[in-house]
Amino acid sequence: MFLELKNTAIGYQTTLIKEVNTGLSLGEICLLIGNNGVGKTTLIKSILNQIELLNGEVILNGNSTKTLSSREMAKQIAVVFAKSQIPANYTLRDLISFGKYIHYPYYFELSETDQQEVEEIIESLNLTQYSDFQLTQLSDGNLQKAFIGRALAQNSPMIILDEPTTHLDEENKIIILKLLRNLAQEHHKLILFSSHDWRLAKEFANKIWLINNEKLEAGITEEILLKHDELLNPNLFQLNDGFVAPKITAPYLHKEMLYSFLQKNFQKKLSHLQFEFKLSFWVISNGDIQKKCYSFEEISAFIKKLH
Ligand SMILES: Nc1ncnc2c1ncn2[C@@H]1O[C@H](COP(=O)(O)OP(=O)(O)OP(=O)(O)O)[C@@H](O)[C@H]1O
Repeated sequence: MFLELKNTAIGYQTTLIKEVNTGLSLGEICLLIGNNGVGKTTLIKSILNQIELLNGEVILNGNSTKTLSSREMAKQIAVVFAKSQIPANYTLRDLISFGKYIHYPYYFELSETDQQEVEEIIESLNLTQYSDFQLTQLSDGNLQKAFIGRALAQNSPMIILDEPTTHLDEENKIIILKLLRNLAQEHHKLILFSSHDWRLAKEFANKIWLINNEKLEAGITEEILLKHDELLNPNLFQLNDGFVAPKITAPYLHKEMLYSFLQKNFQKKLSHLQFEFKLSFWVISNGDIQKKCYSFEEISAFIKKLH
């Protein structure tokens, strides 16, 4: 395994994540997920040796991170933080070139091959027209992509990204995700990224690290999602406190739409009802009574009649 956590506990004065024993291999994409404040960023900083571990160790490519200098660390892991400081008076091309400098003993003009690689990265990120822009002139999304570009230029076996898609619109999200997937699949890079969006996991990550109750649960994406209904359950977005959901059996989108319709329109417990989607209609069961409904309007009328 390229990255191993052995009895690793992390936190500050108090523990955020209790002892973890897990690891990741080259070629894998892992989503780090968990509610605000559970310690995702702290875990990333702990892996990078920027925060002292409370217990255990982090092994990177066979070496304890405690023994690695920051330059040695940078050769193994490239990082993109959600909030990065913007170096003043540099262009986008400069920023991406910085990724290459960890491979030079001191400031030196980039070799032609490296310069060419920087241009290729700029192009792959659709940033060519902004190459000579000052960083301060870039939109949040393009700045985010520029930092990702710097990480790519670093050419390290592992890339860690803290909420990489935050500022990106759908088109750019896909550009970045495809690029990262290609890096994992074709170039065997290990990618660890944090996000609040489990949909990304389903489409994109083969592993999940879920932080919950001070524990880190690691596993294959689909297995973790199956075990943790709360990650998929639209209950997370519920505003209506009086509402208790019925049992809904339907493909995801239909389930989500029915749920959203019911919780907006009925401030009551519907747990005694069962809804099943049958391609062109819904079957609602209330004990022994069953009712076919062909529209949400019919569903609404039926529930109103029941109560
Ligand atoms: N330097 C610090 N000293 C002490 N506590 C800290 C420090 N930095 C962060 N914390 C606390 O540690 C907890 C975890 O913070 P962290 O930023 O790692 O969470 P997160 O899961 O990344 O959250 P989010 O999803 O909101 O980005 C928070 O309660 C935070 O206030």
